[in-house]
Formats: sequence, structure tokens, C-alpha cells
Amino acid sequence: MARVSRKPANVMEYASVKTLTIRRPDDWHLHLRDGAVLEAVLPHSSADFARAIIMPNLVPPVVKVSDALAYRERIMAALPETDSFTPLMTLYLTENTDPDDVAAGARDGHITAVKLYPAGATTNSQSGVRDIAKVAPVLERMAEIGLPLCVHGEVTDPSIDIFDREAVFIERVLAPLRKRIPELKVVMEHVTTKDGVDYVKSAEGNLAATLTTHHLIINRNAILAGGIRPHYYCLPVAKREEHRLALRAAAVSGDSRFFLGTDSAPHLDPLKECACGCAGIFSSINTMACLAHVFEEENALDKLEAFASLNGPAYYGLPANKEQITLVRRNEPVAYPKSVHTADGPITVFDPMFPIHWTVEDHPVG
Ligand SMILES: NC(=O)N[C@@H](CC(=O)O)C(=O)O
Ligand SMILES: [Zn+2]
Ligand SMILES: [Zn+2]
Repeated sequence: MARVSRKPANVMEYASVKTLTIRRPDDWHLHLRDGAVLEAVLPHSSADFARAIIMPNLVPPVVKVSDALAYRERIMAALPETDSFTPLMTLYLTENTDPDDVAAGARDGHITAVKLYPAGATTNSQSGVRDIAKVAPVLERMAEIGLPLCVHGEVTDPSIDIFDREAVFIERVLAPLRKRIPELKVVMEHVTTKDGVDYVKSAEGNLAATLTTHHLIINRNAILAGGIRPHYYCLPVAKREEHRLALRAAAVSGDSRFFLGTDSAPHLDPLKECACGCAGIFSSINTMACLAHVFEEENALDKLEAFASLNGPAYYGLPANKEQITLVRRNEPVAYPKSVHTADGPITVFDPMFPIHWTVEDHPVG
């Protein structure tokens, strides 16, 4: 029986095959889209994840509780019968969002969070917020009732370098907002910088962050080295290596303020492979395998459960999942599809640029 130097209790090794059993994970930031894309991508999330925070940036966006309920119906209709999966719905915050609608949706359990997109910051954010003062009444109401605000944290000021937009957002928007409404529960989505990690760590409460799989794996060179590689382009854009290392350290630390939000964001290939390609990386298929690779590399397989399955529900005030999944490390690399077919065309799957040896063995059923 082979041994590893630091073997967590839930890691088994026999005949040189390593297994890791953890509570079933959740995805705290997921784009499922709609129509043919929804049908094609949803089974890849519901195979591994029990729940996901569903991003509301459809066209038109999910702005009212009635929109969220209708979208939820479409998701449930697309769900494979054998899978159990709970979409946690969100509303897209606009300057016209009605605080009463938000409060009623939260009270009735129809929505789990509200999403702030600065107008123009990312995919389908045109209807987002231009003037944060205009949404103060909604945010104050959310603070009162304990409803989390998920934030795409980038400024849109064209004079700010694209690689600095997260750090500047913290300074100009998020810090002042949290000072004004300290009771507001905030999730900084897809943090990509050391500045973001440090800011989350410095907060005294009511602040957590999601980290994506791909930002733990690629730095900005992936987008540009040897040619322009549109399938590594997403927002916030990947940063320098020092930032990736800070994200990794946060993810594997076990710190309960950091948890998984894949930001799996499918776009049809022709919409990425063109002169002005869309931002977004589609990673739901191989996310758990890639994460096992990363955590193993960091000698921190014992922290994967906290990151993927425990910290998120704790912050959202939800119970952790009771079911478990088992990840198995194969001696030979495991083949994942390079792209997923949809009735509207292909969608390229995230390529981590290393051979993947891990696979999810026991998919929970029912
Ligand atoms: N992350 C991305 O690059 N894209 C997301 C939007 C977002 O999460 O900012 C999308 O909807 O495609
Ligand atoms: Zn975003
Ligand atoms: Zn996203």
C-alpha cells in the first residue's frame, strides 16, 4: 500500500490509486444561459454539484422575482431526470429594482442573492448599475433582511487599465459602500487579484469571495502567449502570476471566507473565435477534476471539501450537502471532451494545459 507524506483522513490510497471522498460540492457562481445552451450545459453541472447560484445576466436579464421563477422553471425542465440539483436564483440589480419585490422574493425563498453588475463591466451588463447611489434603498433593505449581494467587482472607467479594474473597484466602490452599509452581506465574485484576497481577509465580517477554477490555473500569459487564445479570455481577465499564487493560497488555506464559484460561462465558439470575442470560460465539466489536481499539487487535498462543499453554504446560511462524491486519481490521464455540442453549435471546454488524472467516480443519484 503506497503512502503519501500528509494523508488526510478522507484520502485513501490502494494499489497506487488515490481517492478522495467529500461532501457533494456546490457552485456559488454559475452561468447556465437559456434554450439550447442551457439544455447542453446543465447536465455537466448537475452531475457533480448539488446547488448553484444561477447568474441572472440573460438577455433580457432576470430583474424581477417573476423572471427568476420563470427561469427556474426552464432550468428544472432541462434537468436530467436522474439528477438532483437545486438552482439558487438571483436577481440582476438595476437602478429600477423594487426593494419590495426583492424582499418578497427573499421571504418566499424564491431568490438567494442579488447580483450587482456595474453597467458595461462584463457580458450582458448593459442594464446594470451606473450610479450606486440610486440602488441604496435596495441595498439597505437587503442589509436589513440579510440577503447577500454578489458583486462583479470591476470599475468601468475607460481610463483605468483593464488589469487594475478590480483593485480600483475595491477602493472606489466596494470599500465606501461597505462603510456606508456595514450590515450588507457581500460576496466578491471571481476575485482575481492579491488585492482582492487581502481586502477580503482584512474585513471584519459580512464579506466573502468566490474563486474560479480557471483563475487558480492560468495567469494572463495563457491568453496571449504564442497567439491570441480566446478560450482563456474571461472577465475579470486573468492577472500576473503573483496574483494567481495569492488566489491559490487563499483557496487551499481552508479560510471560510473563500469558496468555489466556477463562473463557468459558456459561449458558442463562433462568438469567442472572432475579432471581438466574448468573455467567459466554460469549465463545469472538468472543474472538480481540475480542482483536485490543484489541491493535490498544493499538498492540500484535505482542504478541498472546505473550499468546494462547506464554506459556501456556511456563508449563505444554508446546510452543507449530506451526500458525498468520490474523486479518484487514475494513473493514466482521464479524457474529457474538448467541446460540448449544443443545438446552436459547439462550446469549447476549459483546457487546464496539464493532463487531468482525477475523475468524479460516484455521482450521487436521486
Ligand atoms: N466571466 C466572464 O468572463 N463572463 C461572464 C460574466 C461574468 O461573470 O462577469 C458571462 O456571462 O459570460
Ligand atoms: Zn462577473
Ligand atoms: Zn460570471
